Amino acid sequence: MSTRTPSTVRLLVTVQKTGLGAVSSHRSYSPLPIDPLARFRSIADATPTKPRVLITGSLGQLGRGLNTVYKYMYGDVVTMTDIVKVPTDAADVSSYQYLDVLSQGAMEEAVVNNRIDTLIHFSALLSAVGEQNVPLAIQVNCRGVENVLEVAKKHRLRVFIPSTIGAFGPSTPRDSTPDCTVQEPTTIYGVSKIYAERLGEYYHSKFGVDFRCLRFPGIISATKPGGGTTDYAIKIFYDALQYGKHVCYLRPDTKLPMMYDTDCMSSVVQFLTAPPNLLHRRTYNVTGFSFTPEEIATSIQKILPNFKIEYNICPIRQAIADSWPRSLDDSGAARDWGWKAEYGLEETVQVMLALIERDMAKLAPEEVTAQI
Ligand SMILES: NC(=O)c1ccc[n+]([C@@H]2O[C@H](COP(=O)([O-])OP(=O)(O)OC[C@H]3O[C@@H](n4cnc5c(N)ncnc54)[C@H](O)[C@@H]3O)[C@@H](O)[C@H]2O)c1
Ligand SMILES: C[C@@H](O)[C@H](N)C(=O)O
Repeated sequence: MSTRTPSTVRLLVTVQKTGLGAVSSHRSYSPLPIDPLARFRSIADATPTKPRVLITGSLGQLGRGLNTVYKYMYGDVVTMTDIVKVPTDAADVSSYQYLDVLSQGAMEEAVVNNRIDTLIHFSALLSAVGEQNVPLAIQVNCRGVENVLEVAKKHRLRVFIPSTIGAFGPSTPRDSTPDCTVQEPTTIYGVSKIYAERLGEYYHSKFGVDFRCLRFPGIISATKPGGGTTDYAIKIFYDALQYGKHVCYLRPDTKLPMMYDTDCMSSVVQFLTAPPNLLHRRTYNVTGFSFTPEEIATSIQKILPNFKIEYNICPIRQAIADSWPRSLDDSGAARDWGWKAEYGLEETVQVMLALIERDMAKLAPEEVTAQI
């Protein structure tokens, strides 16, 4: 089993075949009142013209899930790219090629050869790893975006570049942070993401590039996270099932906005198919729900009553989290193109535990540890 098997895919397949109540052989989970495929089906039905999509950084936390969503919606329309080898057992990766986003020429070649019309740019260094290697974060996060926008301009591409709650800072209003507000981030990740937001908006107004950007909160999926500040909200599930205990690097009262994987994927495909005349801006907030480590631990304890959480604060990640919004206002996305998250905390906890428990049953203990 791969370390990056996309949870969206597994959930889609699992629910399709069995219903969530039957996912685990060990525990019974109540069926969720959500059809995870419905939104993808209706978007595909409403937009029958198949896009031709290239995803950079597609072997990271978010890329493979999005590839599988596109495959479900339209068949093989995605060219997946990254700079790392595809895991040997990654059956979902059907069309893959090496692409370093620092090479504009190679990016252009991939776009031309694959007749791409939509470029989804996922390559990045996230908040915690970015602080450990600032020059590389500037290279990948800034030069990469410049190359993406130049190629998009030249070949008239629709381009999606995600931003993040990390694009806000301590001077931003921290509750219900709106789309348009003070942005003075204190990480290189945040600084580079503002650069991406502003450069994208500039290429849109100056050159007519169809630039689209969503500010994501922390994304929760049963896949390996890439080195961010919100990663604990994934590891906690693996630890809960494997050890019955999680040692959290954030304080118990650190509230951050988050979103479940399937909602994240849905926000991307829905936003990318929204008619341009509906968009009143090019960069929108989207979010799911907010919680603290203490609150997610309580939700996990409803299913695993013996689960315990302890704290060993990492000053660097705590400082980053303390500079970010506690909740996001995504009413602009709701109003303009109909965005709505479906998963709350309780649904997310249920799905994550069910998926990970099912996978763990198939794994040797050392493989479980290697997943996180
Ligand atoms: N995961 C989240 O919680 C989250 C939240 C907000 C925003 N985002 C944004 O979504 C995007 C995807 O995030 P993710 O979690 O999948 O990140 P990730 O760290 O898991 O994956 C990033 C990928 O980029 C690749 N990469 C690094 N350098 C590269 C280069 N020079 N050329 C090509 N590829 C390169 C890596 O190999 C990796 O597979 C990022 O832009 C990130 O900022 C993610
Ligand atoms: C929030 C998001 O950008 C990422 N998960 C990080 O923590 O860096």
